[in-house]
Amino acid sequence: MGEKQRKLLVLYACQTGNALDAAERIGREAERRGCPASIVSTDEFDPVWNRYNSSVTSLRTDDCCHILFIPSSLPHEEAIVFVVSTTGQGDSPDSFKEFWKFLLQRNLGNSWLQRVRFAVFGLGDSGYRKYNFVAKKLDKRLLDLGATTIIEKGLGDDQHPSGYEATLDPWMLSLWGTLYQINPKYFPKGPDVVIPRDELIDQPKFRIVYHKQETLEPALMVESDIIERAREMSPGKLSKDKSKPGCFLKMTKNEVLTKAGSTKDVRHFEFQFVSSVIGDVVELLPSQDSSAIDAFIERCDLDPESFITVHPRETESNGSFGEVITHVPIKLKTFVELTMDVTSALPRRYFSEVMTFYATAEHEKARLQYFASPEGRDDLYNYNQKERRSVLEVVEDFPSVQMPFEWLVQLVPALKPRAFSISSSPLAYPAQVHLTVSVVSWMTPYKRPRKGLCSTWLASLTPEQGVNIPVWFHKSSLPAPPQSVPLILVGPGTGCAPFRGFIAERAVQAETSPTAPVMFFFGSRNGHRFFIPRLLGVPCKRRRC
Ligand SMILES: Cc1cc2nc3c(=O)[nH]c(=O)nc-3n(C[C@H](O)[C@H](O)[C@H](O)COP(=O)(O)O)c2cc1C
Repeated sequence: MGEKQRKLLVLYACQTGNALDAAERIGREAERRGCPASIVSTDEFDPVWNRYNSSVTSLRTDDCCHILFIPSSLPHEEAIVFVVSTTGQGDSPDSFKEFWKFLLQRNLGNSWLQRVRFAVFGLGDSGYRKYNFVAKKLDKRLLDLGATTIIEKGLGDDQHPSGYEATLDPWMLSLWGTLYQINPKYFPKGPDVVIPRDELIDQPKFRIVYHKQETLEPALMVESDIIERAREMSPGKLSKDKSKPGCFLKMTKNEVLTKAGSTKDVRHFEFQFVSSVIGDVVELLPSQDSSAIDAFIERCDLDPESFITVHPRETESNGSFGEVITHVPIKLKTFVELTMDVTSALPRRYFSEVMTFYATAEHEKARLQYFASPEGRDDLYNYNQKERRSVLEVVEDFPSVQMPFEWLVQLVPALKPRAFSISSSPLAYPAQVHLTVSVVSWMTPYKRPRKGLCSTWLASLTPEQGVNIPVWFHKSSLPAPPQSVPLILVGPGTGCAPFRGFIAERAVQAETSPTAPVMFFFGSRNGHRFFIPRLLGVPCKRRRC
């Protein structure tokens, strides 16, 4: 009997979606060459997965179960491609933090990954001092743990005219060639024999089931249930704990902090109730402009009132899609509104590749084919990424394209919650959350005005509207300091937001007991006299340096 077919594991960690896109592309290109691939986020890759495996020996004594602990499945993988981005100032994406902590454990030893071959592809921006820092340190740590490189790490750079794809394309070709040399079983027909794209187009990963309407309506009343249902069905790689909102906030104040005529628009928002801790982070699911949603639904010829469920399409090797999560139907329009970012996220390169297949007008097909070709890569990057074209704008630019909803569900980026540091103290403002938010707006290279989805939406709300805003809370990495510890706070503009909470908390504590002093150094591009006292909401001495 011959050796079994080789598989590839693609582990990715991303903050804003590029690494996921690159990981999916690597997985797709491997599968087009006949090598099955699993694409898994590092926070979904359970390093102790064997703990619950029934084949693992377990010793039962009375009512307690001792499980043989096998520390990680990593050492049992033969070939892993890591795709990781760098964020902040050389920081890991959130989804990488636990995984990295695990890898850093001293007791793992330098032969722990001796059977593993790996390749790292990093996404970064050479304009940052710590360029591709996460990919570099991961590469080094894997070597320290005894793993062997398949090929030298690839470093994608936002500064390149075609973005990270300029490096990814040649890097992948080298990866397939080297894997084939290591073991031809990765690509039984050779690394250059690819399934034509058109043959893959009739195989979206999802199928949509349409349900009869009348029996379903009453079941869809509770807002949090609707959100949970929609997000659980979304293929957008949302972690499970992000499905049901932690709670809803109601806005009680929307105040402009910046001077009239200022180039910036910074807002102070107050919301009613939650319990939270100072310095915590709140993630907030924005609403999309409803006229844009209507335009998208009409443009794509969808029935907004139909009731749907979304299911992974059954295939021979769809282990990576996971099982059907829910069968409870939801209105199509609600599903689009809550899960598909059609107004602010950028469609990826694969979106144009699939569009090429469905274009019926010759000139549109030719343009899309050019975009999909290596020669058109820079122009696609300019059209898409640099000009920040939304999904709605792209489908409107190619009116002959009629993509099936299954493909739209798969390819439209997921609507993600946006994270903000809480700028209030629960002691000073019980049952409230305050946010200090800069309303994001900028010009593209071709002078098209763009706006941040969430901050623009928040700025447009008034307390009278009584909108329920779904939110999730997270502990911050900034611990609440004990009141005996002196504080020196340094921060620019809205980066000071969490400090506002610390200062207000200290002010309340000082009313009843002695507290250590607080010094706050801030930077503000203009109008600090106006901005900072209003931001802080507590009296402070100002001194200019
Ligand atoms: C807020 C922010 C901070 C960043 N910090 C770094 C950095 O320190 N080093 C770096 O090489 N790239 C940095 N980048 C660039 C990203 O790594 C790059 O845009 C990447 O493609 C993002 O991938 P992701 O969408 O998978 O997170 C940063 C990008 C943003 C938006």
